[in-house]
Amino acid sequence: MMAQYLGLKADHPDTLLFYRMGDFYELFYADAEKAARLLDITLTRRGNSAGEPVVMAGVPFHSVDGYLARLIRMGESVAICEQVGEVGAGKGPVERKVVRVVTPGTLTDTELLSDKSEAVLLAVHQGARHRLGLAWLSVTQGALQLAECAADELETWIARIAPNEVLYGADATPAFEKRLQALKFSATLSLAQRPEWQFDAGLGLRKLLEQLNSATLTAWGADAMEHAHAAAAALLAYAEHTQGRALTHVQSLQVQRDDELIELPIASRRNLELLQTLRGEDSPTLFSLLDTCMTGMGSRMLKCWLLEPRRERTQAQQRLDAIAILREKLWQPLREQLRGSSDVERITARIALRQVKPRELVGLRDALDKSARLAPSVHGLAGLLASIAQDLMPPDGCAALLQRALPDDPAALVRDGGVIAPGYDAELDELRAIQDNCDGFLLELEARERARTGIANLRVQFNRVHGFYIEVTQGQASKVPDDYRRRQTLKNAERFITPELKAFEDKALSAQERGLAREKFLYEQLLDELQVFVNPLARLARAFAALDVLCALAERSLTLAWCRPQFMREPGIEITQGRHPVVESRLAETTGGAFIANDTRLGPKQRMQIITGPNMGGKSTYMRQVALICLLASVGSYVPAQACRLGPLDAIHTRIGAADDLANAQSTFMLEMTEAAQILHAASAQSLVLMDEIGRGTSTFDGLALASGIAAHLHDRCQAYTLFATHYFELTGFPAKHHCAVNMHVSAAESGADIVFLHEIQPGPASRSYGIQVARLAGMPAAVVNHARHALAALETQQERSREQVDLFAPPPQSEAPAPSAVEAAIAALDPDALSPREALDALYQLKKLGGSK
Ligand SMILES: Nc1ncnc2c1ncn2[C@@H]1O[C@H](COP(=O)(O)OP(=O)(O)OP(=O)(O)O)[C@@H](O)[C@H]1O
Repeated sequence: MMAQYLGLKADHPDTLLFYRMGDFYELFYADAEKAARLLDITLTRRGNSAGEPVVMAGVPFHSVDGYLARLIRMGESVAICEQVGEVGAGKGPVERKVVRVVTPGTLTDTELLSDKSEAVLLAVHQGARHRLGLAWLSVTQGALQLAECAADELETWIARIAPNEVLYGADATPAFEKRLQALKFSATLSLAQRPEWQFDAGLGLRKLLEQLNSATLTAWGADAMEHAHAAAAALLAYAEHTQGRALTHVQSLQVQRDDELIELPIASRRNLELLQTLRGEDSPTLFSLLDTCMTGMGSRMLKCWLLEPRRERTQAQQRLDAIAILREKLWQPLREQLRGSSDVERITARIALRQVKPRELVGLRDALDKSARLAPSVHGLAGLLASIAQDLMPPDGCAALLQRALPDDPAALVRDGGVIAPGYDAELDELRAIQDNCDGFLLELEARERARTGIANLRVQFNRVHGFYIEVTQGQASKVPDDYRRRQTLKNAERFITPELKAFEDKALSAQERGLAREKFLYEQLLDELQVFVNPLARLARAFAALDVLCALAERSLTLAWCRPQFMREPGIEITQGRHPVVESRLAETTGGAFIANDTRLGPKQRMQIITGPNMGGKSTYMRQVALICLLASVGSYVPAQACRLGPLDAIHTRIGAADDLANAQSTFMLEMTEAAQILHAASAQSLVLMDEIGRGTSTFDGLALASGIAAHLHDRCQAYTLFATHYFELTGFPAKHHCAVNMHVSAAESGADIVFLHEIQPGPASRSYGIQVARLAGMPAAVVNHARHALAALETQQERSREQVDLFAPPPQSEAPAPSAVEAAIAALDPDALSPREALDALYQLKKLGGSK
C-alpha cells in the first residue's frame, strides 16, 4: 500500500494528498505534519515502512468538506485520491486514483465556494519585449478571458481580475517572481509554478480552437495574441488536470483590452470602498449597499459590473433603459419569482464536470420551472430585457428529463441509492419491487407449500448464513415432496430449499446490489444526456443573473431615491445635489441625520477644484461621492443625485490617506508619493483624479512644495478633472494663477468656542482651518488646547511677515544642465548585475525603442 501511495504522491509533489482508506482520508509523512499543523488534527505513527515508522494524520470522509474549505482558504491545494477498484478484488491493495485536485482557483464545490464570489484562476506568461499574456477563467462560469498588457501593468490587471490562484512559468525571472510574491501579501492569492513548456503559444492556439470548436479566433478578435495564447495553454492544462477531465462547458471567450474599460486602479477600489471597507470588512461598502440580489448568481454578476465599467456607453445605456422599464412596476413581482432559486450557473458547470449531486439536479429542475414562469413576464419588453427573456426559456426537454429521472427528495449521494425516480427505468423498478415484495412473496409461498404438503406448521424463513429455507419439524419430515432438497438438519427440524425458493433467493439477494449498480449506471447515463443542455443552461444562468441585478438596481434606485444619469459627448461632470450613497445610508441608520447634498461642476473651463475647510468638514466624503456617482453611472445604474450629466471618462484615480504598507517595506510617505507619481503618469484629460491632502506625510515646507507642484502638473499637463483637498491654506492662491482651477470650501460655523459642520460645498477658500476646535471636540486635554492656541497665534504672526516674499507658483528656473534624454535616463536606471539574460535582452529592445529605431 505504501508503494501505491508513494507512486501517487510522486505525481502530486506540491499538493497535499488525501488518500482514501475506508471511512478516512489519510495523509502521510510531510503532508501529515503540515495538515496536523494547519488543521490542528492529531499526528500518529503506525507500523513501519522502509525501516521508519509511518507518520500519518487523517480526517473522516463525511466531514472532509470542512477541512478542505479551511485548507483552501489558507491557499493550499489538495489532491483527492479515491478507492476506485473493488475491495478485496485482487491480491494487492484496492486500486486508487486521484480523481481531482482541489485548488483555490479551480473550486467548483458549492459547499466550498461562497455564494457571492467566484474562484478565478489566472495564468500569466512573461513574453518578449516587456509584454505579458494573461488568460483567466472561472471554472464554474465557463468563460475564458484573454488580455495582453505591458509588464508594468501587472498589478493593475491582477487587481481587476482578482484571481484566487496565479500560474506562472518555471522560467520566470526572479524580479517577476518577486512582484508576484508581493501581491500575495496584499491579496489572498495562491501562486503555482508550472513547467515552462506548458506556456506554448502554438499549443495554446490549438487548445483554444478546440475548446471553442472553431477554425479561427478572428470572431473573438483574439488572433494576434501570442502571449495570451501561451498563458491559455497553461491555464487550460492546469484546469483540466485539477478537474480530471476536459472542460467541455468552457465555450465562450472574451478579449479584454485595457482601453475599453474605465481604469480603476487598486488604490481607487480600496479608497472608494467598493467591495471592502478600508479596514477590510465586507460592509458598509458600495457593493454591500447595492447588493439586494435574490441569488448568488446575481450578486456575483453585480460585483463584475461594478469593477468593469466600460468607456463606451452603449452597455450602460441598455442597462439604464432596462432599469427604467423595471422601475415602473415589474421589479417587485419579478424579485419574488427570483427568490430562492438555486445556483443554475454552478450546477451547470458541475454537470459538465460530472460532479453534480442528485439534490443539485432537483434544485436545477425547480429553477427551470421558475425560469419558464419568469420568461413570459419579461417577454415583449424592449432591448436588453428582450434578449434576457429569450435566454430565460429553458432548453426543450431538459426539465422534463429531470422530472422523469429524479424523485422529489433524492438521497444526498448516488452510492446510497434512491436517486432515480420510480417509473424511469423498468429494470430498476423490478429490482426495487423484489426488495419491497420480499415479505409478501414469502408469506404467499408459505401458504402455498402448506396447502401442497399438508404440513400445517411449515415455515419459510431466512438467515444470513443459510439464506432462505423451508423448515419442517422432524415429525413431519416424511411428508415433504420430492422437489425439496435438504439444506440443513437440526435436532428438531429439517430445513429444505426448493428450485422456486432458490431462484427467488438469487434474485432477492442480488436485487439490492444490482439496484444500486443500476442506479449508478442510470445516473451516469442521465449526466450524458444532460451534456447537450450545458450551453443553453449557461446562457439561462447569465440571463437569470442579469435580471436579478437589474431588478436589484431598480429596487435600490427607488428605495434610495436615485436618478437616471445622462451621458454627454462633451467633456464634463455635472452633478446636481449629489450624495455619498454609503455615508448617507449609514447616517440614516445610526443618527437618523440628513445628508447634505452638494453640486459639482467640472468641465473644460473648470477642471480643478482646490477644496479647503475644517477637518471633519466633509471634504473626503464630497470627493468620494463624485467618484462613486461617476462609477455608478458608467456601470449603468441610477445615481444618488437629483441630476447627473457625464462626459467621457477613462479612469478614476484616487490618492487618499494611506496606511503603512509594512509587508512591502514602504513608509506612508513613500507610498503616498508612489501612488501620486503613478497618477501623474497615467491621468488624461478624461480622467477623474481625487487628491486628498497630498504632502501631509512630510515636513510642512516639503509637503506644501510637493502639493503645489503636483497640482500644477495635473492642471497644466494631465488636464484631468481634479478634486484637490488640502489643509495647506497657501494653495488657495493657486487658482489666481491657473485659470481652470477654482477654490471651494466646506462650510462650518462657529458657535462660541465650538464649531458646527454644515457640510456644504461653497465657492471660495475656507477662512480658516479649525484644527484646534476639532481637537477640542475630540476630547484633547484643555491644557493642550490652550497651549496650541497660543502657539498658533505666534506662528500666524510670524508667517504674515514672511508671506509676501515667497511665490509658490512661480515656474521653476531653467535647470542649468539639460534634463537627461529618455535613453540616458533608462541607461542610468539599468543595473547590469541584477538582470537575467532575458531581462537584459528585453532592456536592449526597450532602449532601441526609446532611441526611436525599429
Ligand atoms: N454632506 C454631508 N452631509 C452630512 N454629513 C456629512 C457630509 N459630509 C461628511 N459628513 C459627515 O462628516 C464626517 C467627516 O467627513 P469627512 O471625513 O469627509 O471630512 P474631511 O473634511 O475629509 O475631514 P479630514 O480633513 O479630517 O479628513 C463623515 O463621516 C460624515 O459623518
